[in-house]
Amino acid sequence: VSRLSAHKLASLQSVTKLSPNKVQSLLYPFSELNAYLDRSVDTTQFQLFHPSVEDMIKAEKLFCSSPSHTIDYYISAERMDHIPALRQPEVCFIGRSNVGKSSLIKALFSLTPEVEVRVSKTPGHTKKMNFFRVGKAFTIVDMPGYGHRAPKDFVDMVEPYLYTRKNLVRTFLLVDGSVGLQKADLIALEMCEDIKRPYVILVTKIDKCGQGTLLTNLFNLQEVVKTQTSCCFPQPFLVSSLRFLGIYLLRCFISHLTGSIKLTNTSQS
Ligand SMILES: Nc1nc2c(ncn2[C@@H]2O[C@H](COP(=O)(O)OP(=O)(O)OP(=O)(O)O)[C@@H](O)[C@H]2O)c(=O)[nH]1
Ligand SMILES: [Mg+2]
Repeated sequence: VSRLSAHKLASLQSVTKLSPNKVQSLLYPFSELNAYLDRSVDTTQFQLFHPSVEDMIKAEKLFCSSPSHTIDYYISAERMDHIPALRQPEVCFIGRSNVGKSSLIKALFSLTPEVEVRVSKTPGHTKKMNFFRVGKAFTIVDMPGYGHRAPKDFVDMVEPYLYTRKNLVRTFLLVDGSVGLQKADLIALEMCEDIKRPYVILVTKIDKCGQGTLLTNLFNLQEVVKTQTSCCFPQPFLVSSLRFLGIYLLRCFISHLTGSIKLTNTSQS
């Protein structure tokens, strides 16, 4: 998928011109996997947050910049005490180096290409905590990864942030869906459990492997979540920044978590 065609998928309006099947898998990526599953498999956990398209449209508006709702890069910080206190609810993205944190934030902000989010093939690219403001609604924080250069960076800046940041409403822990859970991911899960604040797992790069591999990795992950966690949201969110899968759903979930939209009654959460 070229950059241009990916950008064409940035908004729901452009998406709805596609075939219904394609729309379904872009908006609700789990539906594509669901088709492969036996009916006896309980999939409720995968669809706890299942908003309507109208709700996704509401959320999408928040990701569009306007004179009264500016979306911009705010600051970078190497240490917790370099970050000003903010009143807006905040969400942050953590995960191994190269798992796709910056790419995902870039995809979320694809409707405001003037907001520069830097991504790289080289692990360890993001070296500071980068704050992006979405009007007065919320702040999104891109973190350096662990695994490469870490734990030093991570222990010095990210952990204190996760423990003490007052306005942090949700942490998104990214795991690479094409390779499954790694040792470093399990350490991160444990850390999130120690912190005891709510977090959500995002499964990235779902375009990069076959459906069979993805399902195996996903069910393995679900087992770990079920047996070893208590602060983790039971629904993993599937995303591909490259193909825009799950981006609209994630925009809606972030808008919902930060209290920026009110879901219609038909949506569950
Ligand atoms: N196939 C595929 N590749 C992706 C996807 N998301 C990111 N990548 C690739 O993965 C590499 C790393 O992406 P980044 O977004 O910079 O990763 P990061 O987690 O921010 O990495 P650090 O900043 O080093 O911690 C880049 O080469 C991206 O193009 C995806 O959804 N699908
Ligand atoms: Mg990065």
